[in-house]
Amino acid sequence: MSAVPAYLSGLRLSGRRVVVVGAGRVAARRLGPLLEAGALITVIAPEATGPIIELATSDALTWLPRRYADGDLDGAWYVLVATDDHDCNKRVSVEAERRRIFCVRSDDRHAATAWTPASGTVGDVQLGVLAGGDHTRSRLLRDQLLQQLIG
Ligand SMILES: C[C@@]1(CC(=O)O)c2cc3[nH]c(cc4nc(cc5[nH]c(cc(n2)[C@H]1CCC(=O)O)[C@@](C)(CC(=O)O)[C@@H]5CCC(=O)O)C(CC(=O)O)=C4CCC(=O)O)c(CCC(=O)O)c3CC(=O)O
Ligand SMILES: NC(=O)C1=CN([C@@H]2O[C@H](COP(=O)(O)OP(=O)(O)OC[C@H]3O[C@@H](n4cnc5c(N)ncnc54)[C@H](O)[C@@H]3O)[C@@H](O)[C@H]2O)C=CC1
Repeated sequence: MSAVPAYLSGLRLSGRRVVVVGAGRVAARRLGPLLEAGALITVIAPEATGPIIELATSDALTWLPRRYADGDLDGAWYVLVATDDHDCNKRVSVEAERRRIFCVRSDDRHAATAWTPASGTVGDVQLGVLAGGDHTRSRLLRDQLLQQLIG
């Protein structure tokens, strides 16, 4: 896995714009914690899963039902790209890098400037585990740590 460790940080995204490109299974999994953090979310994707469409209908987020286009990262503090189109993922992460916006690139951990930890919450404690890009390991450790915290 990665030889250089990531720098752990807790992003306080309340009221800040976050752009999510792609609205499939991976994007859906990550939207919950972003919404809980109060981020102002714009989702861009021609097709979205049912739960994402419902969130858009209830104005919890904005869904732009189209492909990613230049300029879509305007005003974003954080970007998450999770499409099944490798070229699109690359375009988004290159644009984010140019604009110095941290970007989770879901199909290529080496090209990403941010990684999503395996996370959990116990009361007012938030737990996040990174394992150098090894999501299987971070998930397992998160589950074990949560068990210990719950007692
Ligand atoms: C680097 C990172 C960057 C990032 O995406 O943020 C990354 C990268 C990649 N994941 C891939 C695949 C899968 N990842 C999962 C699951 C999780 N992945 C998560 C985090 C991270 N994944 C970051 C590392 C953090 C760390 O250090 O541990 C978790 C912890 C957090 C979350 O997603 O919320 C979450 C568990 C959540 C939970 O259980 O709660 C599953 C299982 C599933 O989806 O059901 C699969 C499919 C099965 C398989 O392939 O094994 C691929 C190949 C994609 C391809 O084939 O194209 C890449 C690309 C690459 O490794 O280069
Ligand atoms: N990091 C992680 O945890 C994981 C990453 N992956 C990677 O993430 C990718 C996405 O996985 P899923 O969510 O399961 O895919 P999915 O097929 O459920 O969803 C893909 C989404 O991308 C959208 N899309 C396609 N082209 C687009 C474009 N040009 N502009 C904007 N949106 C576009 C589609 O409309 C759809 O909403 C996979 O191809 C894989 O490479 C997969 C599993 C876990």
